[in-house]
Amino acid sequence: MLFRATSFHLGQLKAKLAKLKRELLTPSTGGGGGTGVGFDVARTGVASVGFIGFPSVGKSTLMSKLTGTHSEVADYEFTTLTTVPGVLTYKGAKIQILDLPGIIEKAAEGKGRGRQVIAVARTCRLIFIILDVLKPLTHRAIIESELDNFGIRLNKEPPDITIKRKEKGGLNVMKTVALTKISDEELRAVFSEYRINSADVTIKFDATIDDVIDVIEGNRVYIPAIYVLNKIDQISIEELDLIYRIPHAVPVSANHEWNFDELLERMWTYLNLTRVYTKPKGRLPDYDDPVILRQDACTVEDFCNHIHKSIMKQFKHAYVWGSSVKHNPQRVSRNHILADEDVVTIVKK
Ligand SMILES: Nc1nc2c(ncn2[C@@H]2O[C@H](COP(=O)(O)OP(=O)(O)OP(=O)(O)O)[C@@H](O)[C@H]2O)c(=O)[nH]1
Ligand SMILES: [K+]
Ligand SMILES: [Mg+2]
Repeated sequence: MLFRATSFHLGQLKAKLAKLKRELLTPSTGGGGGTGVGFDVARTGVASVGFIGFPSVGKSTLMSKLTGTHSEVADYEFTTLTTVPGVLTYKGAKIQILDLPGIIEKAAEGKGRGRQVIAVARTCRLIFIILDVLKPLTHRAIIESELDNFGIRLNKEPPDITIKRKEKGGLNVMKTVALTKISDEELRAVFSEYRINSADVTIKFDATIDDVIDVIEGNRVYIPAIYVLNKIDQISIEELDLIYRIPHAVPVSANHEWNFDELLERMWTYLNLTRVYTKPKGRLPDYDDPVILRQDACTVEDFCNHIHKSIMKQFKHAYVWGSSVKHNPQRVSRNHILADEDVVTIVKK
């Protein structure tokens, strides 16, 4: 007899699959995956960019050209066997670049050094997925699925779903929009598979069941990614036209240093950093040496702590010029959120 999966069964299976994949995130002893030696690299700069790609797509070539740091380049696969760090300075910000060994299919399960490589990627602010334009574009899907298996979600916001578990009261699902991609049975199946019998669930967007599972599982990371399409010196102008339409993609030639300007500008946009200039009282702002803050920590207090830990003890208020304020200058308190290229004067007690 033909068996057709109901949405209850589908939900249940998806939850079971997610639980199975979780085991990948907990490194087991034994099995493949190498020793991890050399993967603990000192972090410098305000943010790290990790290079992920199949072997010989040109990761080390690109990293060497961008940073001036030597990383072995050769025409055989797995030339790079460990993390090779370099630093580049862009708009006054020191960005760490991590050249990594190539990964292959089933990397997340420990093939090659895949597990260590992806573990490094999980800690990066931005991922460059390097692709060879001469190779099939299916490589992109393989890499994405390997990262996905490791709980990395690319170019995606964390799902706007909250789940408050309770002792009793059953499952209460609040939807602020119509859910077109999830059925009630599927939701029930997932929560029952996770043995969550009572909870207040709020879903604030047209989520998929995978989004719900991600929130229940909880250990996901949401990282922006740029697809760096390398070796464009080997293709035709017509082909170049086509690949330019791929979202989040930047075509380059690492060998010839083509289109690095666009790549760096895109990197800057995706890193979403905030430059803040210091203006000592009665003097001109120091435009050469901005304080670089991350978007998730760019209050006046973050700015002060960045200059010196002791400043906040004497902090009275600050004056700000720039797009974060209505009047120039405007007096603000420690909680004020700064914007890119603001100028700040700190007034002490
Ligand atoms: N035609 C062309 N070849 C390139 C380009 N960039 C890199 N290559 C060549 O591609 C080969 C592999 O380059 P690598 O930089 O070693 O590649 P990788 O991704 O670091 O390789 P693994 O470390 O082995 O994973 C070398 O022969 C490079 O010269 C490019 O822009 N154009
Ligand atoms: K290589
Ligand atoms: Mg390499």
